[in-house]
Amino acid sequence: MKYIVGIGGMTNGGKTTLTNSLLKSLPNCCVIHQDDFFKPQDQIAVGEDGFKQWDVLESLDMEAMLSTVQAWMISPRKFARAHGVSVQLDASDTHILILEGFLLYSYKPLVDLYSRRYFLTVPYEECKWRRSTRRYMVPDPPGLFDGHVWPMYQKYKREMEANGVEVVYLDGMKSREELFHQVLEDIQNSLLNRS
Ligand SMILES: Nc1ncnc2c1ncn2[C@@H]1O[C@H](COP(=O)(O)OP(=O)(O)O)[C@@H](O)[C@H]1O
Ligand SMILES: NC(=O)c1ccc[n+]([C@@H]2O[C@H](COP(=O)(O)O)[C@@H](O)[C@H]2O)c1
Ligand SMILES: [Mg+2]
Repeated sequence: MKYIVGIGGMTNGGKTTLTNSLLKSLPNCCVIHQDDFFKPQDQIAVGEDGFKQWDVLESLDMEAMLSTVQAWMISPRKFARAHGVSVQLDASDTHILILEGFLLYSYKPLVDLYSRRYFLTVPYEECKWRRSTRRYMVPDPPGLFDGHVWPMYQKYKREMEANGVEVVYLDGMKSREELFHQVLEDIQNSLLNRS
């Protein structure tokens, strides 16, 4: 069985932290990070607001991300070997792929491939504070959060909801441990229901 999990939601919601914990506990589990598909800086548009538009779908090479997902779908075993993931040779033959990123549910060709879509959120103040402590490859210029990051987050979330994309909302204010156990248990239950 092939099972694709989305760990999506807002920037600094805790997606990468949760994903890294899940990876260690789920068997035959590979990961694809959406952040690895940002286009080079010189291809990022500058908006009328003067900010580089990092937080729009066009800043990501989603075709390349989709191809990577398709490579896993064709042969999860080969994909796992190529990415240094040890494959257990048990009878269940379940293969799990985690997609992790801030715009997972806004790209049409991917949206129906998920078995389960999680969406992490924290309140605005917490998100802004966590973001101020982060150092990205390209540092945030002053005003980027309120001028670009937050409005784009709201826009894509509104569109996702208007399109009826079903997600499981997760409260990113819970502790790392609580979130990990909640999602691990939910994935395990969902896998049992399918087998
Ligand atoms: N459950 C949590 N509670 C408090 N802080 C968290 C939690 N999960 C992650 N963090 C912290 O928040 C920041 C963003 O986490 P990260 O996993 O990188 O988020 P994302 O990938 O969604 O941007 C990091 O400093 C991380 O240590
Ligand atoms: N990885 C990069 O090259 C890069 C560059 C500039 C901004 N970012 C930021 O990364 C964020 C997405 O990553 P997180 O969800 O982990 O915060 C976006 O909000 C974007 O503004 C990433
Ligand atoms: Mg991250």
